[in-house]
Amino acid sequence: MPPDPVDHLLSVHGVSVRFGGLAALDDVRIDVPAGTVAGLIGPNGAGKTTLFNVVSGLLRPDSGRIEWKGRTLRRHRPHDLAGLGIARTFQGLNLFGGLPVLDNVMVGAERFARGGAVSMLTGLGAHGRDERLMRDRAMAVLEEFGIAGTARSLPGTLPFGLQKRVALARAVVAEPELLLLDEPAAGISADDIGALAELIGRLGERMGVLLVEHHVDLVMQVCERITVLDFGRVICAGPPEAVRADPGVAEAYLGTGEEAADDA
Ligand SMILES: Nc1ncnc2c1ncn2[C@@H]1O[C@H](COP(=O)(O)OP(=O)(O)OP(=O)(O)O)[C@@H](O)[C@H]1O
Repeated sequence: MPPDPVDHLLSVHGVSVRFGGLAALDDVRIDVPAGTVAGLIGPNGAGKTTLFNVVSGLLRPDSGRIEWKGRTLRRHRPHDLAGLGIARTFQGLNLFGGLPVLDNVMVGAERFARGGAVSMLTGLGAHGRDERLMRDRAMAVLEEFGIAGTARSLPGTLPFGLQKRVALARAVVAEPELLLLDEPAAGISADDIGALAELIGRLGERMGVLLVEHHVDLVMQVCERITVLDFGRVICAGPPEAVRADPGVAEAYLGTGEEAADDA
């Protein structure tokens, strides 16, 4: 039975993207229901980043459409995401090197600023109240993420794993309805993967998460449903057990020398 689209926060319907003669995405369908962690995996060049860029409004699909809470998004741009209730992290961390961790996270909390950007910039009106509110929100998330002790540090002075946590905190502080996570495990030590899995699982209880990740073991652990891309096409979609058992998935990974799905 086809899924009821209204049950889904995000639905990617038949999206295709071509770069010249190359089909980076070919008729891709993915749904992310509220309160679930959905995974998107695939070997290098499979189209994962392209799909994220289409969902984020960085790239227009040649065909197909993106639906957000039952409504088609038309010509949305990355700066529209926060207003829609969508946050994303980037493979590059995009942190402000000259600002302490707390201020970096406060940037993500801007939507709690009732006086708006003008008030923040001019120091007039609701500025003081807004800043306190944003600071409290940011501090609460740093505490939840176990990194409150880094609040006054500059990001560049922290180990990479902690910097990734700061970037995640900045995405989460506005309490988005959907979190797009682009390779959160990249560069993280094996010891920290368990803690990251636990954190993503916890976030998935209060927001939808779409997780793009090379670390198949992490994806298998935290995702309720996984979509596998290969050469721009969905080759498998289902719960982790089904993906693990699918011979086409193992074959796609074995062909690239990457981590095979049955390693997980
Ligand atoms: N701007 C672009 N111009 C031309 N080709 C592109 C462009 N962006 C991506 N591609 C190609 O589209 C295909 C899909 O790339 P994409 O980056 O989406 O894959 P990916 O699954 O994210 O790969 P990785 O895991 O290595 O990040 C690749 O063949 C890539 O070379």
